[in-house]
Amino acid sequence: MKVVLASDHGGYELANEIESYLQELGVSVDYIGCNCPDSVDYSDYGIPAAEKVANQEYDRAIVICGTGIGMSISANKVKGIRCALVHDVYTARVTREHNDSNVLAMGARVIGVDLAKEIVKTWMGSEFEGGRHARRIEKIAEYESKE
Ligand SMILES: O=C(CO)[C@H](O)[C@H](O)[C@H](O)COP(=O)(O)O
Repeated sequence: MKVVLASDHGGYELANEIESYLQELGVSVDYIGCNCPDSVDYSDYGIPAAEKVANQEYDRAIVICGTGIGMSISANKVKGIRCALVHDVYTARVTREHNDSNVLAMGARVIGVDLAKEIVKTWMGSEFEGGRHARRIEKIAEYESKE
């Protein structure tokens, strides 16, 4: 499993923690910025991270900004991306099981480091259930393919 990690300035410190945590878990992770806590635009990092998943360079992405909202909106503009904005462990699991989410967005101004790590661990370790859920995401893909 290869993960690409991105953040804006609002998510910079948490992204550093999550990068180390993923390495502890034995996950291959590449951080693509931002590279310092100076103000940047989340879309400059969230869109490239999502594109790297859409083009299969990476299996999944984790994107972090202040609220997670800017990153999730940006990532979900990329065709084939199902980005879930998650701030609790329950939805971390269910978005993998039901939505087959391939990008996880979190807000560093919303949750603390320990909960973010729990969310990452749960999201990384949960599997898509398929079945009725596959039908539902196929309908989203069909809609995308009309654009
Ligand atoms: O997109 C966001 C808000 O929905 C993110 O939280 C950004 O990190 C935030 O907008 C950045 O705000 P700042 O005042 O420029 O630090």
